[in-house]
Amino acid sequence: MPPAGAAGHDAGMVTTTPAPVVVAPALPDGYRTVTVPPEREAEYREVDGLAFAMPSTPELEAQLPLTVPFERAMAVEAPDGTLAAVHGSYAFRLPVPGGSVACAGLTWVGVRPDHRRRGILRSMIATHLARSLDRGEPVSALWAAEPAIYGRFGYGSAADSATWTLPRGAALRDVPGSAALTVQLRTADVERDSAVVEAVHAACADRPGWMTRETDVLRRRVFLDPVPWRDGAEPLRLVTVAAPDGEVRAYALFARAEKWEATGAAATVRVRDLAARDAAAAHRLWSFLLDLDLTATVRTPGLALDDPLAALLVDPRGRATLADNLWVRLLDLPAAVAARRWSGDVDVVLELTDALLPGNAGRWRLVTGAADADGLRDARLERTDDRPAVRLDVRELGAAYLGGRSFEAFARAGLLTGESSALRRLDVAARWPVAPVCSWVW
Ligand SMILES: CC(=O)SCCNC(=O)CCNC(=O)[C@H](O)C(C)(C)COP(=O)(O)OP(=O)(O)OC[C@H]1O[C@@H](n2cnc3c(N)ncnc32)[C@H](O)[C@@H]1OP(=O)(O)O
Repeated sequence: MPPAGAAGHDAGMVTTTPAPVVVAPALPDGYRTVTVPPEREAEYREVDGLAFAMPSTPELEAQLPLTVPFERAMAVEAPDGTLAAVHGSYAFRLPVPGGSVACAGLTWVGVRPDHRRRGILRSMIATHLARSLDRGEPVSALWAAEPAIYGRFGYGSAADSATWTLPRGAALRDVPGSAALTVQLRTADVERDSAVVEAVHAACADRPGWMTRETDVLRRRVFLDPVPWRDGAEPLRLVTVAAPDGEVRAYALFARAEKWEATGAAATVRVRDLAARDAAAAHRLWSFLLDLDLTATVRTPGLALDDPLAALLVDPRGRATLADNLWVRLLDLPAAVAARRWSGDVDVVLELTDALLPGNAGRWRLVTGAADADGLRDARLERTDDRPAVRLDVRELGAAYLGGRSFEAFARAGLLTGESSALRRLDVAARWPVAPVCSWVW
């Protein structure tokens, strides 16, 4: 493991305290943390295959590139020299309220079933946090395979998403301009279509959490469509929505799963990935997807709770399933606070706990600066001995970081304590009008 917290963070990030040192638990006797050179790719993949019970054939493996860069791939070696566990991360920029921050996107976490529950994950998390800090990444984020795993490591559930299951023909409220847009359907082709898809997707990154796919391998993964993954559906299709001048304003990658019942055709439209740059394009896109011949049901991917679809549906009742979306872990607190904008004026002393990064624990003053023309402010976090008005764990601070959680709600749930006026001001400052979401699972 490299030295924890030795280096500072990105140029331009201002901090008044050294980066914190991670509490790193010992691995079981004989186990050791190792980097993963390209020669060990097959072993690395094998561990994740065993941990996730992934179907695997040589043909499938050949189609699935390793998405984690080797310099960010880590493993734990068992005493016999085989790999017992792996993890890795992506170098993302995480959109946050009014800006973005360098973020280590934790992924590929897997401990072989014959080595589990002896503290290897706990050790890998310490490695990940230390390496992230060392690279100057003030924040880490992840998708949790199971929601019960990561809270203990200071990750907070920062966003939810809604997956909609809609009947064909579900009515939408009107949006002016929708009818003037044109729709084009084709079989998805990564070489031809990736650039237009990513351009529309990236144009929507003014939403906190909306991670863009910044490497070629991640952009290609969105289009991956091996036959064993299709589960009875057609090949991946792409629908684009274009303005009269030809500019693509929205897209969806989807596939229909054919089904016939006694009453007739009843295929399901499974939407994998989509983005829309404006309301008219979103309306046109959904109007198309909701009215495909021979289909009965449309299933969306996880959408932001305030996605335009939720507002446009005439009858949304009982049709959405909620799930946790991004989990966020703050590592370098002053840098994380400085990286986002704040919606109101606050000057509050926080008393923080952080079991894995005890250097983060203690009293901090969160204070905002002057408002700009939009009423938005910068903020800074500085050490203080003053009496705290709010006591909380880094998990709740991470959960609220993207502007989609309420400190007062956490207090009502007994997850933190604070004076009600301080909580109110903190909430006004931290909340953001656009709900956070990450649109794809990495
Ligand atoms: C970001 C991602 O990549 S998410 C992917 C996570 N990976 C998977 O789900 C694949 C299948 N599962 C596994 O590989 C492993 O069982 C892991 C990674 C979940 C856990 O690894 P282990 O080495 O067994 O965990 P470890 O022994 O370090 O446990 C650490 C703590 O987490 C808890 N824990 C571990 N797994 C789970 C779980 N699935 N649910 C709830 N708690 C868990 C342990 O009880 C322990 O708690 P404690 O420290 O409070 O006593």
